This record gives sequence, structure tokens and C-alpha cells, in this order.
Amino acid sequence: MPKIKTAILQTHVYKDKIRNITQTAEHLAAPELASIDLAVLPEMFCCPYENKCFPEYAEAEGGDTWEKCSRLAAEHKIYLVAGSMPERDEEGHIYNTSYVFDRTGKQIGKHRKMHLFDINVKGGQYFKESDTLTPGNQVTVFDTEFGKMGLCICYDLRFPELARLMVDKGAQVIIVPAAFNMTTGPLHWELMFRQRAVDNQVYTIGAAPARDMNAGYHSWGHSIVTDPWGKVLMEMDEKPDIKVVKLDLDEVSRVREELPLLKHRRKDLYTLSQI
Ligand SMILES: NC(=O)CC(=O)C(=O)O
Repeated sequence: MPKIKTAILQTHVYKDKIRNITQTAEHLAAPELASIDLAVLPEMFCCPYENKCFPEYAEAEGGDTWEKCSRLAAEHKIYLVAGSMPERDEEGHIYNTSYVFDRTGKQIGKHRKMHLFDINVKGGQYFKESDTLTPGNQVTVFDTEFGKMGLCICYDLRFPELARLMVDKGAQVIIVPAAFNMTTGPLHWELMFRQRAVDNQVYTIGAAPARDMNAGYHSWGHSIVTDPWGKVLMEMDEKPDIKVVKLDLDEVSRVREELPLLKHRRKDLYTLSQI
């Protein structure tokens, strides 16, 4: 099985939406990314992570930002997980949505954040996505020439049932555009990516915005890739950065064969099902 050359882009999020897309285009055109198969962008890569910005920056599926991402995927002949962006539907609901494009620019996946980030940590992070956003209700797995990949957004990763449902649908990699923060990031970020990788014997990929202490929300950054054994293959610091990591799906088969957790489940005693 050929290795999947994956670029993780930890970019700065500007208030100017177009500038965010232009910088993404410039990064993808860099010679170091010439032979990648897959690129993953951060949660809200083109919109400041603030409730007041979501309605202002929201676009319908097929809108300008969607169109530019589709064109970038086609131009570079890559799979592009276009981080996430605020999506407005016909009824005016707004979602935190991640689109996936194939090497021809065709949309092959779409995930609307299912678990909204409503937390209130005393002396720490407060956020209430439900003030402006509507939750999605689909488990998302998409097909590639390498195999199936699952997709969720940030807070979704905290729900082990969702990761397991993606794995039950065939996911060997779980991709997570995400933006943890200075309260939850230090203890939970790496743990969460390693934990979901170990539970499910998958690669996990987290792509976060770079930290900007002048922004309304302070991203933890630390974009990460872990292997199916739970080993961290790459972790950034808080600054803008781009890293390329090779994923070998034979490793998923090897780990699942040697430590057959998924086979050893007592499905006669418990089940997990999607309603
Ligand atoms: N921003 C999120 O959705 C989640 C997050 O920061 C956390 O779970 O912590």
C-alpha cells in the first residue's frame, strides 16, 4: 500500500477572509508540498473563531470559499480537507462545516460539527457555539484511493462513540480540523488524539489555527499526527507551520492484527448503533 503524503497546515487566521484563502493557495503551491496526496487545513481557517464572525463569514455550500478550495484540490491534484468554515443553509441555519475535495476538485465529503462547543470553565475558557451555530447530525466517512477516512471537528473528538462509529464504517484515519484553547489544550489535546488513536487503532490528524494572542479566542495550536499505536509522529508548537507526514495504512492492519481490540469486542453483550 503506498504511503499517504499528508500536509498539515497550521495557519494564521486573518480577519480578511480572502487573505486566508490566498495564503492557503500560496502554501499549497510551495515546492515542498509538490508531491503531497492530502492536505488538511484548520478549524475555521478562513474566519476568526468568534460567534460574532460566524454569521458574517457564512457562505452556502458551493459559495466562493468552497469554489476556491475545490479549485485548489483540482489544481494540485490532491485530496483537500478544507478545515472548516461557517456554512449557511437555505433556512438560514449556520453550521461549522468541513468539506472534502478529491483530486479533481469534486466534493466527496462534508461534515457539520455534531457536538457544539458550549463550555464554561471557571477562571478559564467560556464559549457557547450554540448561540449562533446549529449542530450537524451525520457521521462522516469518505472514500479515497488509499482507503476510508473519518472526519469530525474539534469538540466532536471528545465523544468516543463518534470515533467508533466512524471506525465501524471503515475509517482507518480520523481527520480533525480543531482549535483547542489555552484552558483545555495543555492537558487534553495530545491525550485526546492519542486516546482516540489507541482505542480505534487508526491514525489521527489534528490541524489547528496558529495562536494569535490578539484574537478573541486563543488557539492551542499544536497540530498533531499520531499513529495507530498511539505514538505522536508529529506535533507543532503554537506558531504558524506546515509539516508533511507519511501515513502507512499497512500499519493500521498490522496493529489491528497483533492487538485485535476491534475483534475482541463483546458484541454479544453490548453494541453501539447509530439511530
Ligand atoms: N473548540 C472546540 O470545539 C473544542 C475545544 O476547544 C475543546 O474541546 O477543548
